[in-house]
Amino acid sequence: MQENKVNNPEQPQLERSETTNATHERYMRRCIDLALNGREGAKPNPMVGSVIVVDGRIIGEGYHIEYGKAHAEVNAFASVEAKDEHLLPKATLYVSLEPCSHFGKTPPCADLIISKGVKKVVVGCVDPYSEVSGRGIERLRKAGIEVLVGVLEKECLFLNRFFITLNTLQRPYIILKWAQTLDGFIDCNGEATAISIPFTSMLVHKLRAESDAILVGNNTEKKECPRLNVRHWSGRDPKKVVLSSKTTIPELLSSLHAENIQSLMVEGGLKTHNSFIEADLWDEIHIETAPFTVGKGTRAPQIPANAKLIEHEDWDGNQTFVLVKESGLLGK
Ligand SMILES: NC(=O)C1=CN([C@@H]2O[C@H](COP(=O)(O)OP(=O)(O)OC[C@H]3O[C@@H](n4cnc5c(N)ncnc54)[C@H](OP(=O)(O)O)[C@@H]3O)[C@@H](O)[C@H]2O)C=CC1
Ligand SMILES: Nc1c(N[C@@H]2O[C@H](COP(=O)(O)O)[C@@H](O)[C@H]2O)[nH]c(=O)[nH]c1=O
Ligand SMILES: [Zn+2]
Repeated sequence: MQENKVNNPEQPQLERSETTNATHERYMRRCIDLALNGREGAKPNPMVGSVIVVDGRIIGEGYHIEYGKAHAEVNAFASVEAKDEHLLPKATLYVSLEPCSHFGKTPPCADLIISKGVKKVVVGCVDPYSEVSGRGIERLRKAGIEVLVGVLEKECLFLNRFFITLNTLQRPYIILKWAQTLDGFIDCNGEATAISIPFTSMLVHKLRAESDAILVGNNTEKKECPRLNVRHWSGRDPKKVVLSSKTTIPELLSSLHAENIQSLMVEGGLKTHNSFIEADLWDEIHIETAPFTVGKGTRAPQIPANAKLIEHEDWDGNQTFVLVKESGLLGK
């Protein structure tokens, strides 16, 4: 007969009071999922999610819904039912981004957390925003709250890569995007050609909706007069920018930074992509490949050596690839 391991006194007992890493990650993942609901509304603020946990039960959760309105932690506390309020001194609050410590559009979340008297706070990543940048964590610790930092840190940084890039590199997050034929051309003998299928066009428009600005080179502008708007998805149209020899890329990026533009989608053509690649001014590359050949045309750009593939999908024969910079802020 099999030994009953559960009641075997020789077996080490699982320490119930110590929360494991996997448990922390489970709640942090929930914070990230919640945060993503703020994709449209939170801008230009970062997306943030928060959950409040007592003895393995979520008693409150929230996210930053709208710019200028309540932060994730405020909404999480507001969702706690009156009957559970007395549990807060035993609670762990999870939050995907360091709680704020400054008076912005709303009062500091660090102060709210202290006044609510939770036992522990688990933070996904430090907020690089200069007004916060470690001060929120410091304030919680000074108040005697145990703070654990860096659970699913990479994922939490990736979630707010646009906001973080603007605040650390003083330029928008740059996504290069092109569509190419199977034999590696971005047009057909110099003429614009449809490479995407309806489904992948929809994905392109989704990416446009998520970008604050969109850029093409002067040749593409003159040849195609592209609309570069959001027609096959819902959301805001990005600001259209044309790159020409009237300006340089660094000048353009600093003027976009001054306008608080957090993300720039570059749609080509070849000379434009190559300029960004040669200057190492890119963070992410999206490539679509169609299953047909054209024989001649404008060559697709060379993928830079420091690009790392993170996503590959097949959509009825058209393939999409997402790459990030290996040595970049987030590609490590
Ligand atoms: N399949 C796809 O995804 C796409 C395909 N295309 C295709 O690509 C072709 C055009 O590509 P290509 O001929 O390479 O031209 P581009 O569209 O890249 O435009 C090149 C022009 O952009 C300006 N420019 C580029 N780099 C810089 C820089 N570093 N500083 C300042 N200005 C700069 C210059 O403008 P100036 O004239 O002022 O010197 C340059 O002549 C078209 O046939 C188009 O249909 C275009 C986009 C996407
Ligand atoms: N032909 C092609 C692309 N071409 C890009 O889209 C621009 C046109 O945008 P719009 O005027 O809004 O339709 C064009 O200037 C070029 O940058 N993109 C793709 O994803 N797939 C395609 O097959
Ligand atoms: Zn806050």
